[in-house]
Formats: sequence, structure tokens, C-alpha cells
Amino acid sequence: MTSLHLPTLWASALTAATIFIVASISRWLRKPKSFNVPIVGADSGDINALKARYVQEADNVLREGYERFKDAIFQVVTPDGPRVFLPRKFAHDLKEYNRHQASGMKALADRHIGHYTTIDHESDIMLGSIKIDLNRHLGNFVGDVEHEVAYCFETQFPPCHDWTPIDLHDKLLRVVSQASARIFVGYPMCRNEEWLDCSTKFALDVMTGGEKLKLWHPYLRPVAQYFVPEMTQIRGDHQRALELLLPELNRRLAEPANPDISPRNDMIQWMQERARKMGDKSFNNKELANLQMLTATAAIHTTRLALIHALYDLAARPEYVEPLRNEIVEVTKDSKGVLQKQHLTQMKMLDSFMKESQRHSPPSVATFQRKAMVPITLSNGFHVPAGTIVQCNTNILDEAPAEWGDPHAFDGFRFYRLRGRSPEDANRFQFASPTYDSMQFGFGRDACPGRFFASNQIKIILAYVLSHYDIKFEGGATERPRNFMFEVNVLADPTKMVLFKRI
Ligand code: HEM
Repeated sequence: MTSLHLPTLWASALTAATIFIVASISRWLRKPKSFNVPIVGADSGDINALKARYVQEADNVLREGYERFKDAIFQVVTPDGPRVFLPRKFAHDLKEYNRHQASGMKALADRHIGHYTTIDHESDIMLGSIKIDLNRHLGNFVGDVEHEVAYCFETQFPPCHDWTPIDLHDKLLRVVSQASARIFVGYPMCRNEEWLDCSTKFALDVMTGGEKLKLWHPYLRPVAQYFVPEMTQIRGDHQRALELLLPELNRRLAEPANPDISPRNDMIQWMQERARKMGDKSFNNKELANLQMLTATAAIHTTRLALIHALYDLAARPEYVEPLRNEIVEVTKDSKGVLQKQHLTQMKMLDSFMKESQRHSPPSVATFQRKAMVPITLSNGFHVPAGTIVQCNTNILDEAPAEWGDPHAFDGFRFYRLRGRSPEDANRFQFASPTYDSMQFGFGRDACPGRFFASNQIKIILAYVLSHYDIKFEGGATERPRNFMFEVNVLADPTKMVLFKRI
């Protein structure tokens, strides 16, 4: 009997010991790294309440950190562990490091567990196509984008002969995705319903899938990913994108080479050209489809959100409508109202209004985030170990220079006036100019490369709305809806409708 039971007992003891050791190592490995800097809200001692507060009102948490610790680094308790926030001034230190040393993309990928959600994919082909090709050709696209925007409003919006409620989140998703697709995949692909659906849904699947998978222990995620429906959808989105693109790619391949016809001018073309010039043998149709999805993810939701904020601000402040309309009429008077590239540069009041709207409702309250890929020591001696994500507290309005006037007021023409002071200021205070005082598009050499394109898209769409519609809030509300926070991300209230009436 005894001899029969001994091996069983030994085996059980061994199993128990193994489980204990693995669990201890796992707990130790998961133990969030803590930093030797003060914690916002430490006195409360309720970790779960602190985490929930970060998720729901990170703006207030960061403001509290700023007020209590001013120029000092502090940390915040988050569901992903403690996070270090740097005062704005440290952006100067970090911007000295290149993207392989301090990476914005890796920080973003980590946040959304990009290894699983597929966004941990940095591509020189994609970056070059945006930074160089897209920006070089921007001026040529004004007519095309304007045309696509008009087509979208005509086909997607109700007639609005009388005041009609419009769900901006829904309608502008369509306008922005179609107008962007005009440049990313060209015509007629930009009107392909399935493509538009696929390229906009992918970002949502990444966000939701990432959050759901994060609820699982990291060791279980390789298996757990198959239980999260959005993770399956992400794989499906990639496959669908490839299937949808293939006919277009084959059509292009079949076109006879004609040196007299200039090559197509869109991101499909630029990506293919770049891959060819770089001799990148790994680039194929599948990779092209993936890069298109990633570009759409970076471009569409950010631009749509900036537009919604601007329209909420406009609906709440009708006194801006007339001067903005006058500016549009004035700059386009010699082309009978048709927009040309120089008109967008000349719309300085509109540019200022957009920048002020974005100052009050930025995409995030910590737009400058970097993952240290190498150990980094900041100018105050603070050591950032490799693998750590740090971010700057970039949305403290009180930090605005005194010359900007009351930082808390909504002054839509603040930057218009500042630009008028000197030629240097005329550039510095543009919507698409990231500076130390305006980090809504990030800062330094890795600031958003799509900002000029976004600026043009937003101007074209706002100019269209201003020229064709009156807008106001339902029930005569004169206050814009309060923003929602999800962690550091600033979201526009999706429950509010704006009334549109055609003029
Ligand atoms: C209003 C619209 C937009 C906003 C608010 C926005 C904001 C940002 C911000 C804050 C960053 C991080 C910059 C940093 O960490 O220094 C970023 C990066 C990026 N954005 Fe945008 N973006 C917008 C539109 C676009 C568009 C239209 C595109 C593509 C055409 C785009 C492509 C990218 C890419 C590829 C990066 C990563 C850059 C890199 O790592 O070098 N964005 N964007």
C-alpha cells in the first residue's frame, strides 16, 4: 500500500511545489515597477479607486499632479501599473533621442498590446509615404478631396431643408474615411463601401480587443486571444482588406505601361514605389493591405474627432460663423467659390479656430509619450530604465505663455492675432505647427507626420459645412457638451446631436 502511494505523494508534492514556484515568479514578474517619485492620490490608499479615477478622469488626475508637484516628475496608479508623467519641460530632453532610442510607436503599441492587436508594426515604407510623398503632393489633392467631401455630403446627409439632427460621430466617420481613402487608395476604391467599413472598423477592433485581452494574465494571452471575438475580427480585417484590395492591384498591374501617362498619385503607388526603390523583398500585397489599415487607423479617427470638437465649438459659439464665412468667401472670390490649395493657407481665421478648439479638446492630455528603448537619464538625473514608457503632461492650460492671453478662455481668433505679429509667428502659430507650447500633434522629429494632411482635410470639411449649413444644438443649448475621458484620451460626447439646416 505504502509503496504504491509514495510515488503519488511525491508527484503531488512536486506538482504543488512547481505551481507555487511558477505562481511566485509570475507574481514577481507582474509586480508593477514602482518609481521613486510621488504618487498622485497616494494619501487615499485605495488602489482600485485610484485606477478607476485614472480611467475616468485622467485630466483631473494630471491637473492635480501638476498643482501638487509643479515642476517635478510624478506617477499615477493605472490599471496597467504605475505610470510616470513628466512635466512638459522634459519633452526637450526626450526629443534629443531618436525613434530607436525613445519610441512613440512602441509606446502606443505597448498600450494596445500591439504584439496581439497587430499594431506593433513599424514600417519605413509607411512612414516615408506619409512624411515625404503625401506631404509633397498635398497641394495637388485639394480639388479631389473637396469633390469627394461634396459627394459624401450629397449622398450621405439628409436634405436638411429644415433643422435636422445629425449624429456627427457617424456621419463624419464616413466623410473623413472616404475623403482620406481618395488619397490612400485612389478612385474608385475610395467609394467601395466594404473597404470603408473594413478600414474604419479595424481601429475599433484593435482598441476594444486590446482592452479585453489586457484583462487576461500575460502568460494566458497567447491562448486567451482566441476567446476574445475582436481579436478574431482583427485577423479577419487583415484578410478582408487584402481581398478587397487585390482586384484594384491586379487592375493596375494589367494596365499597359505608358510613359506618357503619369503614374497614379496615391498611397498605394507611393508604397509600392518605395518598396521597389528600397529593394524590400518582404513587401507584398499582404503587407500593402496591412500598411493601408495602419495608416487609416492613425488618420481617420483622430481627424474625425478634431472635426467633431470644432463643430461642437462652432455650434456653441455662433458669433464665429459670420467672420469665418466671410473669410471663405473672400479667399475664394477669384475662383467662384472653388477651393484651391492656396486658399487653405489663406484661411487663417479658420486655422486659428481649429487650433483653439484643439487646445481645449486635444486628442490626449499626454500627447508626448515614448518608450525608452535604451536607458535614458533626464536632465534632473531621473533614470528611465529601458522598457519604461514615459509621457509628458501636455495639457495644462495655465502653462500657456502670458502673451497668449487668458489661457482658460475660448478665444477662436487668438492664434490669428498672434500670427499677425511677424512672419516667424505666422508659421509658429499654425494649426499644424507642433511647438513646445502646442503639443497636440506631439513634438520633435517624430511629431505627427499626417498633420498637414489632417489640417487640409479639416479645413475643407469645415469650409463645406460653413458654406452650406447653419448649425446649432438641439433644444437651443449654448454650451458645448463636456468631453469624456478614457484614460488620457479625450473623447467628444457621442450622445449629442447637432442640428443642420441647409442655407
Ligand atoms: C487631427 C488629426 C490628427 C491628430 C490629432 C494626430 C495626432 C498624433 C499624435 C499626438 C501623434 C504622436 C506624436 C508624438 O508622439 O510626438 C501622432 C503620430 C502619428 N500620426 Fe497623427 N494625428 C492626426 C492625423 C494623422 C493623419 C491624417 C495621419 C496619416 C495620414 C497620421 C499619421 C500618424 C503617424 C504615422 C504617426 C506616428 C509617427 C511616428 O512614430 O514617427 N496622423 N499623431
